[in-house]
Amino acid sequence: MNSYIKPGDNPLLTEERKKCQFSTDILAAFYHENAQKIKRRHEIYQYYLENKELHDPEPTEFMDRYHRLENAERKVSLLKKHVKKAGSPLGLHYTMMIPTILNNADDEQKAEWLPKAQNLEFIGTYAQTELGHGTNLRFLETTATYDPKTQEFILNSPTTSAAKWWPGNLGKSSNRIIVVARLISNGKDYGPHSFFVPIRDPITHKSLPGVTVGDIGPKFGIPTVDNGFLLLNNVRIPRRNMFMKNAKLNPDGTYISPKHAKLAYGTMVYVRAVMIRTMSHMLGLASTISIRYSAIRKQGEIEAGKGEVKVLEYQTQQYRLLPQVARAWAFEFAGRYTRKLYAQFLGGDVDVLPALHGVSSGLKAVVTHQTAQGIEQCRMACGGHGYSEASGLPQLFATAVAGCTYEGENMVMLLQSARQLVKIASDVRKNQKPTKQNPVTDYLYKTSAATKCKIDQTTDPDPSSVIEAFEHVARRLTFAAFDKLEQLKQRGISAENAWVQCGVDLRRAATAHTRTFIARQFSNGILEMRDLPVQAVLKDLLQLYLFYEVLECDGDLLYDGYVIGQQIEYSKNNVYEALRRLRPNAVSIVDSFDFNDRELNSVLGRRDGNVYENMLEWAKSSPLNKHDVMPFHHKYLGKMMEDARQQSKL
Ligand SMILES: CCCCCCCCCCC/C=C/C(=O)SCCNC(=O)CCNC(=O)[C@H](O)C(C)(C)COP(=O)(O)OP(=O)(O)OC[C@H]1O[C@@H](n2cnc3c(N)ncnc32)[C@H](O)[C@@H]1OP(=O)(O)O
Ligand SMILES: Cc1cc2nc3c(=O)[nH]c(=O)nc-3n(C[C@H](O)[C@H](O)[C@H](O)COP(=O)(O)OP(=O)(O)OC[C@H]3O[C@@H](n4cnc5c(N)ncnc54)[C@H](O)[C@@H]3O)c2cc1C
Repeated sequence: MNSYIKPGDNPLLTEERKKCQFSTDILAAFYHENAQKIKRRHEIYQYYLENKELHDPEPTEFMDRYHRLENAERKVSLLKKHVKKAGSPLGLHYTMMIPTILNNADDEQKAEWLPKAQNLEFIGTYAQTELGHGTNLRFLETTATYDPKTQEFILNSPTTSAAKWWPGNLGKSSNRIIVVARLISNGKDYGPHSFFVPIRDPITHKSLPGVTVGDIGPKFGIPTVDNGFLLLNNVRIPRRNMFMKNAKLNPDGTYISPKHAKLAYGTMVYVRAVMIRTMSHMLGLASTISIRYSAIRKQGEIEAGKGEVKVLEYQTQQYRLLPQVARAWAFEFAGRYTRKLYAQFLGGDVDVLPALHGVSSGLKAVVTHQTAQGIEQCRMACGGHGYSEASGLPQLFATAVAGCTYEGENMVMLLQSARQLVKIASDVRKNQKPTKQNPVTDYLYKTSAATKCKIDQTTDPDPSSVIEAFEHVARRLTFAAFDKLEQLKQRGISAENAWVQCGVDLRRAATAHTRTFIARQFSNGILEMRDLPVQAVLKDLLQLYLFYEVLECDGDLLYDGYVIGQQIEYSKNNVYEALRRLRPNAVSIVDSFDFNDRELNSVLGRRDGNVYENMLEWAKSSPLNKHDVMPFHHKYLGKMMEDARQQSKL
């Protein structure tokens, strides 16, 4: 039933795979949405294996940034020949440039820019954040002043803090970019708008007059991406280079407002909606690496004299790793929802934007945070080898944790989600009904279905009792934060200051609300699976997810007596029971994520499980090992020891 078994694999992994109680093909197709996608993934991987020019000449972990970027550019340029969609020097082109054209360009602009972007005739990025401002877009300093005489915008960075800072692929790769700047026309400031701006010559790739651009230097991770800075000095662009699907500017400089004030932020909403799946994949990668490794790593005896056991036999190891698998699945279902909502928005339903913004902001924050935490758990669960770059886990963590910051710093995003909750609490206190159905927030209008939680000692529990418990917590925290806000306002504190004083409570309410949403999506999502053995595995994962989350918020559940201590004990037992049931299938479940060795990029997580011999091979690639004696040895340490020996002879 496990189709990942091959001759020559580590027998410890084969032993695991032979225990599989379900079809990995069916589970893999469900994770990647259908069997056709799995087939295509396998074809692409096979193609990659056969085309050596696409391989790295040495492990990239040993390359400096210069050679990493060169290697990445080489592969990307080759990839255009091989497949349409390529890797990191084009990351922002695909995730932000093309979506902005689709989302913010009018038909004529789209006709001009989209085919060229898709054909990679130019490479672009999204330059919004500045040295001095990222979160607070209203205070961006870059200006685009309209000159009706020439029908051009004049772009300027008036101060050092106005320098664009951070945009991925801005430093060296991009030549046509989106600049977010304050639109000034006829002396009036209309706030941030997006402009299509050439920054490098299309032939020589030299920066254009008035443009100062470069790489911002090494970061916590993602060394292959050339995040950049940009200063603009009286750079002129035609009027039609302002994105005009929503807001417009006439040739005489009169401004036409968009249908919704925040339509200009559509690209950020898009990225937040799609990055949920990317996070699920990253957590899936880390789980695959750590669970496969835990199945071949033996350490310690459980019963003296019976031999060492795989570290995966320890309950503590299972408790660290299997919840990460469950969360990867939960995030996948949550991401399907936000992508569907975004498609509705892109199809012209502007009214869906507040709901989409509400759910995607909270989700982006919770999912990136838990993904980064989960990857770090996986890394630590691999012991010393998890600390080596050979595991792939340090770089994976460094990439994932950036998601807590980009596309809106997480705390700020949770506070955006809380805005929506507070509005609902205000409606409820005024006995107002929802104006429009919203399956994500409608529960806030209801009182608790049961005054006491229904979790009991059954080991095959109904998910609805847990979801109701999460709803209870989210409702209580939302109304508590709302009431506190109102009390502060009644004491004469301004609404804005009251908001700041309730920040931590608002964040907690938004987190609890998001937990409820994810749990419901996971619970509904698995109903689509008809194959009974696969359904059984997904139910075990759901049980683990739900009761692990109960233990994460046990204080909030106990706070008002909604659950009692005994129910927390039942919840623990349900976690342990889920771990026990999942254990025999653990390797097969992560196999079903269907990540190939190129994607895993990890000696510990290889499909064949032949870890130790490949660790040795990997270490031999270290440039330090090109020399038996380092050329500078006798200058420093050698000399120091020689001097010490000479001295001791005196
Ligand atoms: C192999 C290599 C792998 C590499 C992997 C790495 C890939 C890296 C890709 C990274 C790409 C990263 C890109 C970026 O980071 S781009 C920059 C992103 N920047 C941000 O996200 C900035 C965050 N700030 C904001 O979004 C806003 O400024 C903020 C929401 C914080 C506030 O905006 P504003 O001040 O204008 O609004 P208010 O708070 O006053 O709210 C007014 C009302 O508007 C509503 N609102 C706000 N934003 C939106 C929106 N986007 N859509 C809909 N509605 C929105 C808000 O809720 C208020 O509504 P109410 O008044 O009704 O409450
Ligand atoms: C790897 C990476 C890639 C990036 N790529 C791009 C890109 O392609 N294009 C681009 O334009 N930008 C990009 N960025 C920039 C990114 O979008 C910003 O860093 C991000 O939006 C956060 O803004 P900031 O850095 O100004 O943080 P700040 O807003 O200064 O945050 C600092 C602290 O202040 C807190 N804070 C700020 N405002 C509030 C508030 N109102 N209420 C409560 N707390 C608050 C935050 O929670 C945080 O703790 C990237 C960043 C990184 C790390």
